[in-house]
Amino acid sequence: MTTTDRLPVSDIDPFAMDVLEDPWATHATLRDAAPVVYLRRYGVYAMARYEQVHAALTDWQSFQSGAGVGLSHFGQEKPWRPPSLLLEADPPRHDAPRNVLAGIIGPRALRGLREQWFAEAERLVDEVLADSPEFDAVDRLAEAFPLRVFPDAVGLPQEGREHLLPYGSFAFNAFGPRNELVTSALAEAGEHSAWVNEQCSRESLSDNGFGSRIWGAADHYDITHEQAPLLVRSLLTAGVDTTVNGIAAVLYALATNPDQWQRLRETPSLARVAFDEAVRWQSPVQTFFRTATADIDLGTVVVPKDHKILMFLGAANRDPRRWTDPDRFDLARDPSGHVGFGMGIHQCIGQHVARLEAEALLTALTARIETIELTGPARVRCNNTLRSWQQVPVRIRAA
Ligand code: HEM
Ligand SMILES: C=Cc1ccc(C(=O)O)cc1
Repeated sequence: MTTTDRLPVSDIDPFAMDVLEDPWATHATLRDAAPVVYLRRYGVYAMARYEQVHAALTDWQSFQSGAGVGLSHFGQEKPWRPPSLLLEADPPRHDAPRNVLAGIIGPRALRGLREQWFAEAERLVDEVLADSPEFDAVDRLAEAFPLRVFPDAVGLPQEGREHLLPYGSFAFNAFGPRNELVTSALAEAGEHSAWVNEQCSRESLSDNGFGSRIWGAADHYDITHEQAPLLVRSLLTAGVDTTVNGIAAVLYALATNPDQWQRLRETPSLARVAFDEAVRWQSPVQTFFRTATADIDLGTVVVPKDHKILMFLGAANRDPRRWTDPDRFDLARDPSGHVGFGMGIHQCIGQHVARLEAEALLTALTARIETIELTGPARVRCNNTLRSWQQVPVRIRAA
């Protein structure tokens, strides 16, 4: 780390495979270096402390999303796909799409799904219990459950759903630099993208799902018919890989902290706290960028207009300046205020969907399983943005 006129400069590459595999030490180095560190390799300004990340997330006027929330600046490079009307838009363009989705996937809108998703979770756990007591929790639970309930809730046809995970994985890699994670997936990205775009059309979507309700909002002039498919695309991009890895994170957390698993079994109503504590502890979405709308004076540093700021959500969620014993997964903690779902006007609109999925699965598991423990090393799947789990091998004992 060198300091040029008080701006610490670092040659750290946060998108290097070894850092993506195990980011925590690099996060600590960045937090301890300064409130803002210049990453020379990418020419971006990094924030890893909770205070600065929270401030940037809640100041959309200075830290815009409209130039893209990845490394690429949409004013300088053509985006790989038409920008999202939520994630990659600022007010006022952001407002109507946000309000429409809030009405369709917000907590009240999900009440009708609770019973069905709880029953589906019980069915899935009974199937898993009927097989071997040793299995990969990513394959049998973290991927299986969201893929059982979410595509149906959106109203997707059965055919082609295998495109969803690789599409999301590519989209999340594409927020980072054009490294091997992007180039190695380019060949089939077009096919996944074509299928996803096809599902966003009105005729692809079954009645009364999230997708058809988005088209219904266009019929009521809450958004335009041109915007409707892009809102459906937002659900398909953000709605699968995130919950898969959020659920993988909470299963990994519980399988490696048996005392916390027992605490959850004694008090199953802690399921939502357990999920949010896992989202804080692992941060399935590790980073996002913003772009300076003007020179931003941060006291020690001025971020020049049009420069990118890299916000380390995962580092902020483990900042000892904000959290007590931050590296510990602890159900006694109140994880409120974590930035794992972001904060401010872009805070995750799908967080209630994610929480309901996790609550349904954890409730089914705590009722049916006495113990769950790791039987071998868990394996991470490197991704430029996601903390993604390849494998979490577990052994369970039925209750
Ligand atoms: C564990 C699961 C999830 C995590 C960790 C997560 C994380 C995030 C984060 C960090 C943001 C803020 C992005 C920013 O500030 O630039 C966000 C926004 C968003 N999320 Fe989620 N998400 C999850 C699940 C979902 C689901 C299930 C959906 C859809 C059903 C979804 C849809 C969205 C959308 C549309 C936005 C953009 C909101 C806006 O810009 O106004 N997410 N999510
Ligand atoms: C949190 C990730 C995320 C990814 C894509 C979109 C979108 O395409 O709108 C939104 C959120």
